[in-house]
Amino acid sequence: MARGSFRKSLGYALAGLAYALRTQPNMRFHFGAALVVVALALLLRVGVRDFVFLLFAIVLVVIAEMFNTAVETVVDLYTDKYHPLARVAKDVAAGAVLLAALNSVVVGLLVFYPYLHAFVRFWVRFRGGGN
Ligand SMILES: Nc1ncnc2c1ncn2[C@@H]1O[C@H](COP(=O)(O)OP(=O)(O)OP(=O)(O)O)[C@@H](O)[C@H]1O
Repeated sequence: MARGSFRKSLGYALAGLAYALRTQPNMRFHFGAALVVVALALLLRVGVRDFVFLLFAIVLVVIAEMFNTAVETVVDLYTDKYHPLARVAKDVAAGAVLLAALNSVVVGLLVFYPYLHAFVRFWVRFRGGGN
Protein backbone atom coordinates (compact mmCIF):
# COMPACT_ATOMS: atom_id res chain seq x y z
CA MET A 1 0.00 0.00 0.00
CA ALA A 2 1.42 3.42 -0.98
CA ARG A 3 2.22 5.82 1.86
CA GLY A 4 -0.21 8.48 0.63
CA SER A 5 -2.94 5.88 0.43
CA PHE A 6 -2.23 4.70 3.99
CA ARG A 7 -2.46 8.29 5.21
CA LYS A 8 -5.78 8.73 3.44
CA SER A 9 -7.16 5.50 4.91
CA LEU A 10 -6.01 6.56 8.37
CA GLY A 11 -7.73 9.92 7.85
CA TYR A 12 -11.00 8.21 6.89
CA ALA A 13 -10.79 5.88 9.89
CA LEU A 14 -10.15 8.80 12.27
CA ALA A 15 -13.02 10.70 10.65
CA GLY A 16 -15.25 7.70 11.41
CA LEU A 17 -14.13 7.68 15.03
CA ALA A 18 -14.69 11.44 15.30
CA TYR A 19 -18.15 11.10 13.71
CA ALA A 20 -19.18 8.44 16.22
CA LEU A 21 -17.91 10.57 19.12
CA ARG A 22 -19.62 13.70 17.80
CA THR A 23 -23.01 12.19 17.04
CA GLN A 24 -23.44 9.33 19.54
CA PRO A 25 -24.08 10.29 23.17
CA ASN A 26 -23.56 6.61 24.13
CA MET A 27 -20.10 6.73 22.61
CA ARG A 28 -19.20 9.80 24.68
CA PHE A 29 -20.47 8.01 27.79
CA HIS A 30 -18.30 4.97 26.97
CA PHE A 31 -15.24 7.20 26.53
CA GLY A 32 -15.95 9.02 29.81
CA ALA A 33 -16.40 5.74 31.66
CA ALA A 34 -13.22 4.38 30.06
CA LEU A 35 -11.23 7.41 31.24
CA VAL A 36 -12.49 6.96 34.80
CA VAL A 37 -11.67 3.23 34.75
CA VAL A 38 -8.17 3.78 33.34
CA ALA A 39 -7.48 6.55 35.89
CA LEU A 40 -8.67 4.29 38.72
CA ALA A 41 -6.57 1.40 37.44
CA LEU A 42 -3.47 3.63 37.33
CA LEU A 43 -4.23 5.05 40.77
CA LEU A 44 -4.64 1.60 42.29
CA ARG A 45 -1.62 0.30 40.32
CA VAL A 46 -3.41 -2.80 39.09
CA GLY A 47 -1.14 -5.42 37.52
CA VAL A 48 -0.30 -5.43 33.81
CA ARG A 49 -2.52 -8.46 33.14
CA ASP A 50 -5.51 -6.84 34.84
CA PHE A 51 -4.84 -3.62 32.93
CA VAL A 52 -4.85 -5.56 29.65
CA PHE A 53 -8.20 -7.17 30.61
CA LEU A 54 -9.65 -3.72 31.26
CA LEU A 55 -8.30 -2.32 27.99
CA PHE A 56 -9.76 -5.22 26.01
CA ALA A 57 -13.16 -4.79 27.66
CA ILE A 58 -13.12 -1.03 26.96
CA VAL A 59 -12.06 -1.38 23.33
CA LEU A 60 -14.66 -4.11 22.75
CA VAL A 61 -17.42 -1.72 23.84
CA VAL A 62 -16.10 1.08 21.62
CA ILE A 63 -15.82 -1.25 18.62
CA ALA A 64 -19.35 -2.61 19.18
CA GLU A 65 -20.72 0.95 19.45
CA MET A 66 -18.99 1.93 16.21
CA PHE A 67 -20.40 -1.05 14.31
CA ASN A 68 -23.80 -0.23 15.81
CA THR A 69 -23.50 3.30 14.45
CA ALA A 70 -22.45 1.96 11.04
CA VAL A 71 -25.42 -0.45 10.91
CA GLU A 72 -27.86 2.29 11.98
CA THR A 73 -26.50 4.63 9.33
CA VAL A 74 -26.72 2.08 6.53
CA VAL A 75 -30.26 1.10 7.54
CA ASP A 76 -31.33 4.77 7.63
CA LEU A 77 -29.69 5.27 4.24
CA TYR A 78 -31.70 2.37 2.86
CA THR A 79 -35.08 3.29 4.31
CA ASP A 80 -36.78 5.78 6.57
CA LYS A 81 -39.92 3.61 6.57
CA TYR A 82 -40.69 0.90 9.09
CA HIS A 83 -39.35 -2.46 7.96
CA PRO A 84 -39.11 -5.61 10.08
CA LEU A 85 -35.64 -6.38 8.71
CA ALA A 86 -34.45 -2.85 9.50
CA ARG A 87 -35.66 -3.42 13.07
CA VAL A 88 -33.83 -6.75 13.27
CA ALA A 89 -30.57 -5.23 11.95
CA LYS A 90 -30.69 -2.35 14.43
CA ASP A 91 -31.77 -4.52 17.36
CA VAL A 92 -29.03 -7.09 16.74
CA ALA A 93 -26.39 -4.33 16.52
CA ALA A 94 -27.72 -2.79 19.74
CA GLY A 95 -27.64 -6.25 21.34
CA ALA A 96 -23.94 -6.52 20.53
CA VAL A 97 -23.29 -3.23 22.37
CA LEU A 98 -25.30 -4.45 25.36
CA LEU A 99 -23.30 -7.67 25.50
CA ALA A 100 -19.97 -5.84 25.30
CA ALA A 101 -21.10 -3.38 28.00
CA LEU A 102 -22.21 -6.21 30.34
CA ASN A 103 -18.87 -7.93 29.73
CA SER A 104 -17.01 -4.74 30.66
CA VAL A 105 -18.98 -4.45 33.91
CA VAL A 106 -18.14 -8.04 34.86
CA VAL A 107 -14.45 -7.57 33.97
CA GLY A 108 -14.35 -4.32 35.95
CA LEU A 109 -15.94 -5.93 39.01
CA LEU A 110 -13.55 -8.90 38.87
CA VAL A 111 -10.47 -6.69 38.46
CA PHE A 112 -11.43 -4.13 41.09
CA TYR A 113 -13.01 -6.56 43.58
CA PRO A 114 -9.85 -7.08 45.71
CA TYR A 115 -9.34 -3.31 45.95
CA LEU A 116 -12.99 -2.63 46.75
CA HIS A 117 -12.94 -5.40 49.33
CA ALA A 118 -9.80 -4.02 51.00
CA PHE A 119 -11.25 -0.51 50.92
CA VAL A 120 -14.54 -1.61 52.51
CA ARG A 121 -12.69 -3.54 55.23
CA PHE A 122 -10.50 -0.51 55.92
CA TRP A 123 -13.56 1.75 55.99
CA VAL A 124 -15.48 -0.54 58.37
CA ARG A 125 -12.46 -0.71 60.73
CA PHE A 126 -11.94 3.04 60.50
CA ARG A 127 -15.60 3.73 61.25
CA GLY A 128 -15.52 1.19 64.06
CA GLY A 129 -12.72 3.11 65.77
CA GLY A 130 -10.02 0.52 65.03
CA ASN A 131 -11.67 -2.39 66.95
N1 LIG B 1 -36.62 1.71 9.80
C1 LIG B 1 -36.96 1.03 10.90
N2 LIG B 1 -37.80 -0.03 10.80
C2 LIG B 1 -38.15 -0.74 11.89
N3 LIG B 1 -37.72 -0.48 13.13
C3 LIG B 1 -36.84 0.52 13.31
C4 LIG B 1 -36.43 1.34 12.21
N4 LIG B 1 -35.56 2.29 12.69
C5 LIG B 1 -35.46 2.06 13.99
N5 LIG B 1 -36.22 1.01 14.39
C6 LIG B 1 -36.37 0.46 15.75
O1 LIG B 1 -36.14 1.52 16.67
C7 LIG B 1 -35.01 1.20 17.48
C8 LIG B 1 -34.20 2.46 17.72
O2 LIG B 1 -33.70 2.88 16.48
P1 LIG B 1 -32.78 4.16 16.33
O3 LIG B 1 -32.35 4.26 14.93
O4 LIG B 1 -33.48 5.32 16.92
O5 LIG B 1 -31.58 3.68 17.19
P2 LIG B 1 -31.13 4.23 18.61
O6 LIG B 1 -30.89 3.02 19.43
O7 LIG B 1 -32.05 5.29 19.10
O8 LIG B 1 -29.81 4.86 18.12
P3 LIG B 1 -28.70 5.57 18.96
O9 LIG B 1 -27.66 4.49 19.16
O10 LIG B 1 -28.28 6.65 18.03
O11 LIG B 1 -29.35 6.05 20.24
C9 LIG B 1 -34.24 0.12 16.72
O12 LIG B 1 -33.48 -0.72 17.60
C10 LIG B 1 -35.37 -0.63 16.05
O13 LIG B 1 -35.97 -1.56 16.94
